[in-house]
Amino acid sequence: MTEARWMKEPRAGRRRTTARIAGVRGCLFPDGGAEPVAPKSPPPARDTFQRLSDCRSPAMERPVPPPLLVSRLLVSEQPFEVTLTETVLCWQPLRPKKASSSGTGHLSVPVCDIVAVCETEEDGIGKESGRWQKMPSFSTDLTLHAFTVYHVQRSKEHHWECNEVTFHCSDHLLCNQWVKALKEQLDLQAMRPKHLIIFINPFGGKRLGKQIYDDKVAPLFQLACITADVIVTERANHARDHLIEADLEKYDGIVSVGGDGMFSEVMHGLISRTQKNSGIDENYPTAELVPCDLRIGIIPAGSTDCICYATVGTNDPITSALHIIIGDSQPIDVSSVHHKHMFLKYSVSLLGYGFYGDTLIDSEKNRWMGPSRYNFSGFKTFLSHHCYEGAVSFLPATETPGSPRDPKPCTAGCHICKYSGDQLKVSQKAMKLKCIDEEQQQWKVVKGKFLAINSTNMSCACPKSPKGLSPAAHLADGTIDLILVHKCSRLNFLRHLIRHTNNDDQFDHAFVEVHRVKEFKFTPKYCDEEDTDIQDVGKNLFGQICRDHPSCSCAQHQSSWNCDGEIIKHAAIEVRVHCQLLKLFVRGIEK
Ligand SMILES: CCCCCCCCCCCCC/C=C/[C@@H](O)[C@H](CO)NC(=O)CCCCCCCCCCCCCCC
Ligand SMILES: Nc1ncnc2c1ncn2[C@@H]1O[C@H](COP(=O)(O)OP(=O)(O)OP(=O)(O)O)[C@@H](O)[C@H]1O
Ligand SMILES: [Ca+2]
Repeated sequence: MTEARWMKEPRAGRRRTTARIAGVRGCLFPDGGAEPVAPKSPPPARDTFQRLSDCRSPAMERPVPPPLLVSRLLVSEQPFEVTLTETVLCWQPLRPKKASSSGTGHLSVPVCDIVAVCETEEDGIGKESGRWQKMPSFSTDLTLHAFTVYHVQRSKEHHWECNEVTFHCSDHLLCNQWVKALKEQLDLQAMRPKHLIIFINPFGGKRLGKQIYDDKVAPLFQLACITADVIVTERANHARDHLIEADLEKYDGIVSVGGDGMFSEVMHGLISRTQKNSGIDENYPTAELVPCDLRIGIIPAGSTDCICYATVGTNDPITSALHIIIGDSQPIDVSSVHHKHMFLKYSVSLLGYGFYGDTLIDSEKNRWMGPSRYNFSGFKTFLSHHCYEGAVSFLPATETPGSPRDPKPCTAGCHICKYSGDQLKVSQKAMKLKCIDEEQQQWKVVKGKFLAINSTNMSCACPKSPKGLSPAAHLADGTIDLILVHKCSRLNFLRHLIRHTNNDDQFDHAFVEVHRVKEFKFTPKYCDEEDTDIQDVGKNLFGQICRDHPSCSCAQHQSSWNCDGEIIKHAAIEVRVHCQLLKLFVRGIEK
């Protein structure tokens, strides 16, 4: 028996999957009581590769675990049979013809996608503001009890939203039982962070970092009961310096609100701190670096946001906040950059000499222009058409499956990253036992005049280049893609650049070569007077260094390296990739 009741619509804000929610006396199974909740021991913490298989719809291949709780509750004015198992919450209409307005007969949310559960006290008048609506009820009791489940909802192109669905019943005990059971399941999600340290760069990108955090991220963290120590940076390297000294034991993760440069600061602080704690000397180029325990989350608020885009598939702050909340974890490779046995920087996305180095140098003079400084400087650099002579020596990644020309990109749960990452670690240990000569034989050298030398640890996808500089690069396979763009005409270089923005193969040009490598070195033909030993190396590589080479149209000056958006002063560098040194609160690009 249903009677008409009036109730206010919920406040606008987070999206409701089921817009209007009705109250109903809880009908319990099998005889009016809820199904028993069996006590469970917490599952061990699992990484992305294991967790992804748990997060799929229950209709997929995994066997359905036994229910923890089953009740008849009302959702969107319709009675549903609601079932909770260890892995999924689902609600099935008891009157299929009047199923949800979307026409879906069976709705479900994996437990790993649930953000929060809250008891929603609503009486006949309604606590929340909004317009009045007529609603039915099976009960004459004016006090209704409801609980709301907030969960991840996938929307367009890798975007995630936080949706909510409210379940009503008039039995307070039943409501409590559901809230308790759901919260117990959330507590078992061992990878979720509880306490974070958050750094906000107020000057990155369009200077919206603080606003983005306050308006979009903080309310979600609050909903998910995540507490945070928030530091709005006051100067460059504030975050890095803080991380090197601070007590990090109490945190479950670090969040960078800003762009690639801000992430780079946070990453440097964390990696250096980890090496310092382990007594590792970062200046030693072949040191086996110790992987970092804490995960880093990125809330994109920069100009390029390449690291976020290439690991999530979009640069949306809400999506990134949700990945942090549900505790995603994805390892990533990190390259270390040295100059003459002196540590310079780490890189996770692009190390670019020539075109991207010159663009960055020019763009730093125009920071006031915001993100459009890159287009302006990129255009100027394109017109200048400088090329640089030098030698690139590299160690090909022969043990790793996959090549930079693969048609398939790295995606969430990537098997190449999972397996080749493990194999690579083993083979790296074995390599150390081989004699140096044998190792030296594998090195290859390419000499020439280059418009750009790009080394990518990941695809480097970003809004300007949705597939990235190296579309098939892997996040965690322990390799880098080395892209050499030889001197060519402006028109050909433009053709190559345009291919960064569409689906055409940017490596399918005679003047472009690409290699998957583990290490590389660059020696410029012309170097600073102070780099006398580099000049010696140069003499070996190029013969007698000639400062007035008559046939060379290249200017005899150097470019700089663009290291994840930061400038490296030295041109002569040695780069080595460290497989899976860092972990991010992401899962890679979902298929
Ligand atoms: C005709 C259109 C060609 C468009 C080509 C677009 C290619 C864009 C590729 C972007 C790759 C970004 C890799 C990530 C680098 C980050 O670690 C770093 C820090 O955030 N960002 C940059 O260095 C920022 C680098 C931004 C570089 C922008 C370059 C824009 C070039 C414009 C050339 C126009 C020529 C037009 C001639 C008529
Ligand atoms: N309070 C601050 N004042 C000045 N500079 C800062 C401050 N906090 C951080 N920085 C520096 O600002 C630089 C750029 O920041 P960020 O990466 O956030 O923005 P962006 O350069 O616009 O974006 P992208 O790197 O994505 O292109 C970083 O190198 C960082 O070290
Ligand atoms: Ca890689």
